Amino acid sequence: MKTTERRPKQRPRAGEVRLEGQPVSSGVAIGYAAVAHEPAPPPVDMARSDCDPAHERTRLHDAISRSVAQLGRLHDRLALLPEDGQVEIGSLLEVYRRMLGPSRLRRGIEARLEQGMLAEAAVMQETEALAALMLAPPGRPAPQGEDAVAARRRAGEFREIGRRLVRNLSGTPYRSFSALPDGAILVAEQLRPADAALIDPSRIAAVVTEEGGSTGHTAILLRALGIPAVLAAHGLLAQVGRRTRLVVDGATGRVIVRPSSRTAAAARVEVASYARERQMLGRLRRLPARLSSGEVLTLQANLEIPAELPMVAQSGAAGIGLLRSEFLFMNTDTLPDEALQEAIYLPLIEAMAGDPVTIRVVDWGSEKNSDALSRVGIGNGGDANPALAVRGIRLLLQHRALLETQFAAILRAAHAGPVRVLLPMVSLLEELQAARDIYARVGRRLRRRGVKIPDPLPPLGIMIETPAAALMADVLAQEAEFLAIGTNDLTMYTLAADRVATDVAALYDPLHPAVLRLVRMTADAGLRQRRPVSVCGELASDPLAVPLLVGLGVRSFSMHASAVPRVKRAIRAAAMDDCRRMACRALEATDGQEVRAMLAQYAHTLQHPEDG
Ligand SMILES: C=C(OP(=O)(O)O)C(=O)O
Repeated sequence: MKTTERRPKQRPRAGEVRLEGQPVSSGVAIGYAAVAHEPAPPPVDMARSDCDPAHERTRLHDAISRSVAQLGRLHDRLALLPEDGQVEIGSLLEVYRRMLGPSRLRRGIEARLEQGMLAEAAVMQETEALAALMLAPPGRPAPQGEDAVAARRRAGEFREIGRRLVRNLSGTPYRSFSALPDGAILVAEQLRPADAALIDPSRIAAVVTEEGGSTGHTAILLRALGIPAVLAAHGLLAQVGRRTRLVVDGATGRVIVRPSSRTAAAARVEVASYARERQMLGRLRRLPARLSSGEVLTLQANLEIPAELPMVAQSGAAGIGLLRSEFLFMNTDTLPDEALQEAIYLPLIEAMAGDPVTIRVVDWGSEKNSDALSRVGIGNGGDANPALAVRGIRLLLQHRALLETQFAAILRAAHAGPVRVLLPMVSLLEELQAARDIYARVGRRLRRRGVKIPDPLPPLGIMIETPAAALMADVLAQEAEFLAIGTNDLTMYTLAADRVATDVAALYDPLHPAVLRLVRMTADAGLRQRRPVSVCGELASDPLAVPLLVGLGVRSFSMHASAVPRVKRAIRAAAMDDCRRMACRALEATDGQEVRAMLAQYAHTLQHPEDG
């Protein structure tokens, strides 16, 4: 948590005030504010260059030891966190611990000490320089899309470890949350991930901060802890004093300061209904994804990073429908070799205990970029239209060693449980054929070497994410063993609207009948060729859309683990006849709005057996 020393000395105004922040973790809470302050470290003389390097080195090493011990104590607390919080904070602590070890950061700080700098100044300058390097790598375009999010997170990690070292160098204490009253709403200027890990979710009703964003570690951790939270509620601290009453809605980002009695009463109703909803979603975990008319569907989880695995187990998902293997190439300067990849796939497959794991070989290009791949000259090469350039399977077929390594690692791990292998961005039959040949060759090579791999090889399928692939799905399905519809990219390519560009966001509509017609064609092709068809784009996590996709012929869905219970609830209330009727109407609709209105109307009529 950052110091609140610069807080404006305004007196909180009387009367209800409504603020908007970033919704980070859903849930409604009503309670009294507990404003968390923290003493600021003393100012640092950044200009000094006459310090004794040996003395400053000793101070630095002491501060590092203290930081390592603090992180160790935090690590000991992990067992008290829910499972997904344990994973999030555990991997973050590991990042911090590595930074404090023989790292580039440490070498950089020590080099600055040799120039006579004060240890605090050396730490601040070096962590800031590394953060800036993450955000704007020299000689390369600034990171975009998911890379920009990862870069911001990494920059935040450097700054955070810098703040910890400076605090320990100056002996400035931290603030603990143990003294906060039960049921308080924690209010702070900013909350560090390590602070968030100290929060006891059974005692803190909600968290609101002035700064922060929805994609950082703190946000992820608050979600994992299940604490309603709103970050970046600007103007909050000027409004809130000791024991100011607040209503926080973590789903909308709304914060109401000093709610009127009417607002407070409405909030209490929402708090109670939210608690009921959570209970109901928890119960759904063990129930089958069965339509009210009896047909059973498959709901699986998408996995971006292995740390999400416990969430998959908690969600009740029947396996992993899409493992995006891009994480292997992120935040690293070196390409992951066969052994490293195998070591990562193996525990994932084992953890699924017999449920299938679909591993998509790396989908680089478009808005995604990787340091490790750029280093060996593989990237999108600054194309004017990277989404239409060399990406996905095109890139892998140009750099076959990459594909061979990944196939071999997957095949080596495949003895641990059912696996499927997925090719990204296929638009031509010959791409599938070329990849299949390589797959078979890698299999033969491993067998010759005596490596135990499944016989026959695990199914090899393709993503349907270009209009060409959807239109040719009947041809592709003769050779692909399964089809996975990526509605994110399929929408982008069908409507010619970039999925990450805000100025065409209004055109990007996965419920547009043009996209739905391609989904229907793909589902029909799968049915004719007896190939399983799933949807693994974001549309699969929309409870409103899934009954429509069922009507279009899809029987398997893969989504973020947190969406599984809500989608299951929607499925259990829907009947196949209604799904089919909606599909017919949607295919005849003129735009996505018409489809959405129809789905909303249908959702209104549904009776949910679990809501009791
Ligand atoms: C699942 C998909 O792939 P990506 O990882 O590009 O979102 C998709 O495009 O829907």
